Amino acid sequence: MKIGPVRENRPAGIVLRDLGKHFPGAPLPAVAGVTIDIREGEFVCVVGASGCGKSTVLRMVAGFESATAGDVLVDGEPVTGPGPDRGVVFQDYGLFPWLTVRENVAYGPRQARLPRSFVAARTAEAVEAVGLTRVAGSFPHQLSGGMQQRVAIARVLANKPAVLLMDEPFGALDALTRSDMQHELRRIHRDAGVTVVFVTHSIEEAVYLADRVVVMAGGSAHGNAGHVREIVDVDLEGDRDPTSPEFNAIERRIDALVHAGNAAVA
Ligand SMILES: Nc1ncnc2c1ncn2[C@@H]1O[C@H](COP(=O)(O)OP(=O)(O)OP(=O)(O)O)[C@@H](O)[C@H]1O
Repeated sequence: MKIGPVRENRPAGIVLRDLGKHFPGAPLPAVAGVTIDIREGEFVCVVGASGCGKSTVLRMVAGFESATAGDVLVDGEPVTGPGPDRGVVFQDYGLFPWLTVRENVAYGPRQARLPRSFVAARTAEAVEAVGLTRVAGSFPHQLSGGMQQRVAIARVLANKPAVLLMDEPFGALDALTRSDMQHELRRIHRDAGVTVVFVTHSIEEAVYLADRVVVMAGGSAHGNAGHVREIVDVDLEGDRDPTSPEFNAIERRIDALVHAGNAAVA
């Protein structure tokens, strides 16, 4: 189902320019000097050891944290707070337990005071996009973890975001469900016309999903601010096979970058 007049979303570019965050009272900035230019419609994963500032960067793009240095621009506009152009999905699904799947997904469009017929159409489209039409009348507790995470994604898609920000969204899922969700997310990214920034601890997940992988390093455990160590292009054609030598070569390269320098502080 396509919705003519209200289908206004298009993917946005994201510019991080010398971005930094120094939490009050902390001896060091959590992150510093983060410069990344993300293209419209690109899928970028962010990896790195615990504490290097991945979530902090994502939260600054979401507008949940303000930057203490540098800028975040989304579609050329400085981010000054959260907004409906940026949908955020966390590991915990954050669904309203007293609402059905359909009502959870309709929540955003209703808040935006769209006409009823648009709310219904957007909701149906988003529910269909994540393959939950059959269970649209169910409540979250009646669904598996993977299905609940689909609802969380549909809820964000119903707002027609230009950017999808995901922080370890599949971290709590079992391995099989996780790989199903990765596959689905690649399809959703292709179909929905969004730019995706996805934080993960799994290098395999990053190589499976991303056009580029941002490798972060540092953090207070290392006596410095979290920063970008390198940005790696994932130049794999077509369907990605995690068992292929090309896939493994990129995985090994990123793994080496993630772990480089850590031995010195162990
Ligand atoms: N609200 C906050 N107040 C103070 N310090 C914070 C706050 N949020 C994060 N930090 C600190 O900032 C640093 C980076 O944290 P962040 O959660 O961004 O790292 P991360 O790479 O996402 O870690 P993980 O992989 O463990 O989730 C850490 O030292 C953390 O303690």
